Parts: sequence; C-alpha cells; structure tokens
Amino acid sequence: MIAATALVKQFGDFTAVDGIDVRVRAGEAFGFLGPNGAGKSSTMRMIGCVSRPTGGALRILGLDAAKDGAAIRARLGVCPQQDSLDLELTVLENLTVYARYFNIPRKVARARAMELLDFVQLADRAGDKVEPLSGGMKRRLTIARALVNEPEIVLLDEPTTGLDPQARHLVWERLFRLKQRGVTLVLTTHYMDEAEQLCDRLVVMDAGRIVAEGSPRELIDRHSTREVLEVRFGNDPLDGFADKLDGIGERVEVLPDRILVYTGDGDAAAAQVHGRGLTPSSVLVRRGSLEDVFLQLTGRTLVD
Ligand SMILES: Nc1ncnc2c1ncn2[C@@H]1O[C@H](COP(=O)(O)OP(=O)(O)OP(=O)(O)O)[C@@H](O)[C@H]1O
Repeated sequence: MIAATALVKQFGDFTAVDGIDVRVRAGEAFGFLGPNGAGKSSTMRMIGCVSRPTGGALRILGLDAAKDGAAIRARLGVCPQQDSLDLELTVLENLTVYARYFNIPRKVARARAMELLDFVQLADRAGDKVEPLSGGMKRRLTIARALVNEPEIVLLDEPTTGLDPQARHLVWERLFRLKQRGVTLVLTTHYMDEAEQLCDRLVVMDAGRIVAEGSPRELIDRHSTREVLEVRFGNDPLDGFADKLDGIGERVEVLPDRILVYTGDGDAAAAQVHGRGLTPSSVLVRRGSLEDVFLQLTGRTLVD
C-alpha cells in the first residue's frame, strides 16, 4: 500500500526525515513510534501528499506521490494531530460538508454520514454543534470525517494525544474495528501502549531515522527482556545504587527516578536485591515494553 525508499524531508539545512525505507501492507495497522521531533509528522505529511519529499521515492497505492498527489489523496483518509473540525457546523454537517470535497452526491453523503456517526458512537449528537463536545468525541468525529470518502488507507497522526484514558480506549476500540473491516491504518504515536495495542508492525524513529522495525512482540523480544524489575530508593541519588545491583539480571539501567533491572524473572531479581541488604522504597515487576526497546536503542525515554 505504501513503499517509501530512502525518503528524505529537509527544511532548509535541517533534515527532519533522513532516508527512511518503509513498506506498509494491505490491511495492517502500521505505526511510527518515536519521541517529539523524531520526524513522524513530516513522514505522515509526505504520505498524505501534502508535503513534497526532498529526496527518495514514495509510492502509495501503486501511484507516485510526487506526480499523482490528487489521485492518491482521494483514496486516503486523514486524521490530523490537531482537530480541524468546523465549530460553527453541527456534528452531521461536519461530515456532509467535507463529503463535498470528494464530490459525493448529497443524498449518499447524508446516508454515509449517519452510518459513520453510528460507527463512532455519536449518532445521538448528530444535530448538536461541535464546540461543546468532549475531546474524545471530537477526535471520534474527526475519525468519522476521515472515513467519508471510504478510504483504503487511513492516516492518523497521534490519534489519542490529549485524551483521557477512557476516551483513548474508546478510540482504540473504534480503530480496531476499522482494521477488522480491512482498512489499512497508518499511525504515529509517542505512546508505547498505543503502539502495542494497535500496531501489527511498527518502526521506531529517532532523529529522522528508523532505529528498529518489527511487530511489538518481535521488538520487545529482540531489545528487552521478558520482565523488568523497577526499583526506587525514595529521593536518594541513584548512581550509588547502580553498583550495588551489578550482576542482578541481564542488564541494569539507571534513570533519574528509578533503576530498571532487565531479567527473565523479576521476582527472583527482587529477592536478590533484598538479599544484598538493600531496602528500596518501592519494587515493581512488569513485563518488557516498547518503552524499554526505545531506551535500549537510544538511551532515552520516549516521553520525557
Ligand atoms: N515546516 C517546518 N519547518 C522547519 N522545521 C520543521 C518543519 N516541520 C517540522 N520541522 C522540524 O522537523 C523535526 C521533525 O518534526 P516532526 O513534526 O516531523 O516530528 P514528530 O516526530 O512528528 O514530532 P511531534 O510529535 O512533535 O509532531 C522537528 O525538529 C521539527 O522542528
């Protein structure tokens, strides 16, 4: 569905996307995971054919993004980072007016809009103005709007940023349903749990480059351990403690507020910590995550 080869985006002297190779297959949910400034939005804007690549090749739905932008855009659905809904219009009108850009006949547009509002669980708000809707409702409406032209690929830039946990889960659930209908999803996120929940495959981006690629499970198996022990020592500086944990687990990572011990068996590692006479203020065993993958690959946390 998407084939990017040595794709580059420069802004003056600055290289935001630095020669990335990406293949997105039909029907999959594909993610770009990375911190702010990694180049995810710049990549998405090129895929959305609203920003011209500076270098490399980009083919979408078998067409050339540099030449066939309009034809590609007609077959894409786009859910931008900032909701760009028309606050003057009603919920329903936001969809029917948008449908005009695609020359969808009025009657068809109305029926499709009602169907989509039903899909994003906003049918009961059809006649209401957009302004008073919650953040989660606005995001769901933006997703419905992206589906008006029955796109083959839906691009979602940070689909749940700024939403509360309940609203996020509702969005995730709708996106999962969309995938079940066979729509190809391409999303950016800096939330590792979002990437784990939604993506079949993803690339980890940092400073314009791809640093890893695979399914969430593959990436975690390759770059983390099955379990991670998190230990905290109140407000004590942690550098002194790192040496004392040396040799426990496969690897120890010291963060400003906690120490991570990478291990196959978190409980056994916790017992070893206590066995050395240390008394952490808190001990937590969790499974390895994409956050650990990012930390291992870049030496930094995803969300600072
Ligand atoms: N129009 C532009 N002009 C100059 N620099 C830009 C422009 N757009 C993006 N950049 C820079 O390119 C880099 C990548 O930005 P981009 O928005 O693609 O990152 P991102 O990974 O999507 O992060 P975010 O989650 O903050 O959007 C950043 O350093 C940004 O400042």
